[in-house]
Amino acid sequence: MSVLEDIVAGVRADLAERESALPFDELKKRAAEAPAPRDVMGSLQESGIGVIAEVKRKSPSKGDLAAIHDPAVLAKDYEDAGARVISVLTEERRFGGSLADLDAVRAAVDVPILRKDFIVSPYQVHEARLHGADMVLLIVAALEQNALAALLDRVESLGMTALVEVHNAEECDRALEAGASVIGINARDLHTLEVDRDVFGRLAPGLPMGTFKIAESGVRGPGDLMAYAGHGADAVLVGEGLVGTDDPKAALVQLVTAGSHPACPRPSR
Ligand SMILES: O=P(O)(O)OC[C@@H](O)[C@@H](O)c1c[nH]c2ccccc12
Repeated sequence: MSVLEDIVAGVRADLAERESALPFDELKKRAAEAPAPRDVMGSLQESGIGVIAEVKRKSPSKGDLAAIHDPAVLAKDYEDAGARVISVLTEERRFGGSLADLDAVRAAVDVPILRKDFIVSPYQVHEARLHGADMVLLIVAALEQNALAALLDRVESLGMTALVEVHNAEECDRALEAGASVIGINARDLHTLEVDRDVFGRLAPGLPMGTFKIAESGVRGPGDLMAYAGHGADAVLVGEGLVGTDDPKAALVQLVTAGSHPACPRPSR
C-alpha cells in the first residue's frame, strides 16, 4: 500500500463512523443553513502572488511539525500577516487535524478557509460546508475520474471553490477534463512523499490560459515563492515553511511582502 492509499483507508474508516453518528440527509440539511461561502477567487486575486497559509501539526513525511495548541491564534496571526486564504488540515491520523480545528479557525478569521483533507465522498463536501469551509481540496491521485468530476460539481453547487491537486501531466489532463479551473500543483508526490520543486515549472506551462495556478509544498522562504512566481504561479500554499519556524507570523509577512513586491513576477492573466 502506498502512503496515499493507507491514508485514504483511514479516512474512509473515520468517515464511516461519522456517517453513522450523523446521517447524510441530516448533515445536508444542517449544511444548507450555514452562512454563505466567501469569495475565494476575489481574495486570491487581490494583488500580486497570494499566499495560502496552512494550519498543520504534523505530516507523514516529517512527523511532528508544531504543537499548535490553539489553531485560532495561529489563524489570526496568518490573517493579520496577509494570508489570502487559510488552509486547515482536517485529517486526523497522519496530520493531527480535525473538524474542530476548522470550526476554531472559522470563528477566528474573516478570510476564506480551505478544508484540506482526503475527500472521497460527497459527505465530506457537505461536512466542509457545515464547518464553514469556502474552498475544498480534491486530490486527483486519490480519486477515480467519475468521482473527481462528481465531487467537483458538488463543491461548486454548494457555492464553494474546488482546489484540484495534481502532480503529473496525466493528472493535469484529468483535472481539466473534470472541469477544474483552479489547479494546485503539488511538489510532493503523495505516493513517495518526495518533494521536487521543479514539478511546477514543468507542468504549469501546459495548463490553459485562464487556469488559476497554485504552487503547493516546498516553500521555505521568499526565494521559493519568487521562483514559483517566475514559472507562472498565481498563488502559493505554504505549511511547514510557516509552522516549522519560531515565528510563523513573521515568516508569513516575509512571504506576503515578497509576493507583492514590484520585482516579483506577475501572473499573466
Ligand atoms: O508543508 P509544505 O511543504 O509547505 O506543504 C503544504 C501543503 O502543500 C501540503 O500540506 C499538502 C499539499 N497537498 C496535500 C494533500 C494532503 C495533505 C497535505 C498536502
